[in-house]
Amino acid sequence: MTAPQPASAAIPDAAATEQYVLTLSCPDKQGIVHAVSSYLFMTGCNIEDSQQFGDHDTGLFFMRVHFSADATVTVDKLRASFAAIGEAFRMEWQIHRSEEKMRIVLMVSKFGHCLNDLLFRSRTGALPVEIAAVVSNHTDFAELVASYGIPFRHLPVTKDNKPEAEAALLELVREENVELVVLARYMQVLSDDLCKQLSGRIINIHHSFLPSFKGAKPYHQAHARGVKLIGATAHYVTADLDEGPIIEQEVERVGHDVTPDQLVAIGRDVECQALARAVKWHAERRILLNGRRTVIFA
Ligand SMILES: Nc1nc2c(c(=O)[nH]1)N[C@@H](CN(C=O)c1ccc(C(=O)N[C@@H](CCC(=O)O)C(=O)O)cc1)CN2
Repeated sequence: MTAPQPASAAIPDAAATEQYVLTLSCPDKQGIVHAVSSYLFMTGCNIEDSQQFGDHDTGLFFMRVHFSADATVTVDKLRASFAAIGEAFRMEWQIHRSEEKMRIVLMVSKFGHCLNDLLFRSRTGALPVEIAAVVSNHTDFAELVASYGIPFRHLPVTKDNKPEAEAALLELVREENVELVVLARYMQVLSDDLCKQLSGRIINIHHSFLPSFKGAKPYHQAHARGVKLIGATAHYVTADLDEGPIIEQEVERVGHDVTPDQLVAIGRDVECQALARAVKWHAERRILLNGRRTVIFA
């Protein structure tokens, strides 16, 4: 029996190809990798990188495939032709063009170190994102944001106007085709409804090594506990404060003599590192949600 032949067995010339990323999760069973790789082969695509994980606890299978195809293959054609495989294996799947930068919104309150870091990383190309706007409940960073030529939106929040402020954010997300909202030290608790509407699309940096020291003033909590390590945790935002799926964490050793203010200062770098890694992985579609946890194909 002769092997199935694709449209063209030759590996597409890198100059005339498009790069794509397929991500999927589904109930684990035999034949998933075979079905995906055969589909790509028969569609004339070339697999550049493939990672997969089968979770025995949840019985779920996760896969991320980076592949190339010649310019005649479009993302719409791929999505249309892959649908049958997705349905057959009950997959949750996405196919995206790798070159397309993810559009994001950054949100900040009074501490601007993570905002500053993400603006610079985006400007220098270290972060494959397009910052559509920066939103804040204060005006402290309007000038910094304007210096990058990025729209700044002041949305003050009071105990009476939170629904209106969140409605304005949602309108911005929709109008600007934003895929991800990044809370870069944004210090307002988001409503259950907003968390539900943007489930899996809001990343927060919490300034502690979760699950320790949830809530407000974690460095002061850590100081009172006499910790020898402080940390930062980037996580998806859910209605349960600081309980969302963890994406990345970073720690720093501290001595017995540090003050809370020194912890705040030391913590800035680990917060920036953890948040930047999380945003980059999300933008490169390397994170898959696995219940309350994440699978990271870094
Ligand atoms: N629904 C969620 N909202 C937010 C989350 C989350 O996980 N789920 N993470 C926080 C960030 N955060 C700690 O990292 C945090 C922010 C704010 C507060 C808080 O008590 N805020 C007060 C107002 C404080 C102020 O006005 O300065 C409040 O909202 O009433 C605790 C923890 C971001 N939001």
